[in-house]
Amino acid sequence: IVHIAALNKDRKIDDYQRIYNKIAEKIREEDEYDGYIGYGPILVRLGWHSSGTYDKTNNSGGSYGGTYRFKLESSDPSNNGLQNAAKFLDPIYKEFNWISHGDLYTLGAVCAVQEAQGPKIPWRPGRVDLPETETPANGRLPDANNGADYVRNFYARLRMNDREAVALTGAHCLGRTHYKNSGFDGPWGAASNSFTNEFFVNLLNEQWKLEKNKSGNYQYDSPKGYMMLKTDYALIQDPSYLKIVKEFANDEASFFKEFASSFQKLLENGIDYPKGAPQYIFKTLDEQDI
Ligand code: HEM
Ligand SMILES: CCN(CC)c1nc(N)c2ccccc2n1
Repeated sequence: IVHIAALNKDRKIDDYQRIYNKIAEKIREEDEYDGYIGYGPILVRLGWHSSGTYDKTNNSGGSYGGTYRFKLESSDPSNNGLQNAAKFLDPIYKEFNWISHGDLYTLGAVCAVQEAQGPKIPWRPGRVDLPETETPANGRLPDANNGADYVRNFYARLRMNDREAVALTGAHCLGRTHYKNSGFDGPWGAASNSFTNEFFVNLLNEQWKLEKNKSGNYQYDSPKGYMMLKTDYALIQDPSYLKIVKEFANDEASFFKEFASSFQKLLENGIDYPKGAPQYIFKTLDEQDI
C-alpha cells in the first residue's frame, strides 16, 4: 500500500495556523472538561490512536485515511472515550471542511502538546480521506496488561526503537485513565495537563505496588495516588528502557527533543511526502499574544 501526501497549493501556513488557533482557543475555553483537565490530553490520544493502527509489514493503517471517522474504528474498545475528542473537533471540521480528517486529527494532537507547554512538533499536511473499505480492523492498538517484550514488539510494528518507545510513553504525563473507558483508574488528585517529564520522575521516585483493581486488571499504585499501567511499569523493569527513563527523568530537554521527533514520525507513519512538501511549525497562542 502506498499513501502519497497530496500537495495543496492554495493552502499556506496561515490557513493551518488559523485552524491551530481555533483548536487552541477551544481548549482554553472549555477548561472544565474531565474535572478541569481539559481537552488537551484526549486530543493527543486521538492523534496517537488514529496513527497507532499502522503496520509496517504492509504499510497499512496509520493517520493518512482519517478512517477513525468510520464506525468500525471509532467503536474499537481501545478507542473508548475518544468520541469526546471527535465531538470537540466536529464544529472545527464544519468550519474548515477543506482539511482532511487525518490532517485534522494529527493537527489537533500537535496543538494540544504545544498548548500544554510541550515541545514544538513539526507537522506536514497532505493526508487524504480514504473510503470506509480502507478502515483497519480492531485489535491493532496496544493492550496495557503486558510487559517489556510485548511493548518492544508492539512499537517495532510502528518502526519505533527503544528510545522512541520510551519517549512516546512520556505522553502519559498528560491526563488520566478512566475506569469506564479502559478498566483502569487514576492517577487521583492533581491530574496534569502540562507536558513535562514527570511521568519518568514518578516512575523512578514513587513506591509502586501491583494491585488488582475491581475489573480484574492489574495496575501499579503509589501512596501519593499515582498509578502506572503494566506497560508503563515495564519501562523500569527492562534494563535498556530503564537507562532511557533515567536520562529523560534527569534531562527534560532531552525528553522533549526525542518526543518531538518520535511523535512526528508516529503521526506520519505510512505517508510518502514528495520532495518540496511543506513542513510547518506552529506558533502557540502565547507566542501570538492571543
Ligand atoms: C503500550 C502503549 C500504550 C498503552 C498500552 C496505553 C494505554 C492507555 C490507557 C489504558 C489509557 C487510559 C484511557 C482511558 O481510560 O481513558 C491511556 C491514556 C492516554 N494515553 Fe496511552 N497508552 C500507550 C501509549 C501512548 C502513546 C504512544 C501516547 C501518545 C504519544 C499516549 C497518550 C495517552 C494520553 C494523552 C492519555 C490520556 C487520555 C485522557 O486523559 O483522556 N499513550 N493510555
Ligand atoms: C504522571 C502521572 N500521570 C498524569 C498526572 C499519569 N500517569 C500515568 N501512568 C498515566 C497512564 C495513562 C494515562 C495517563 C496517565 N497519567
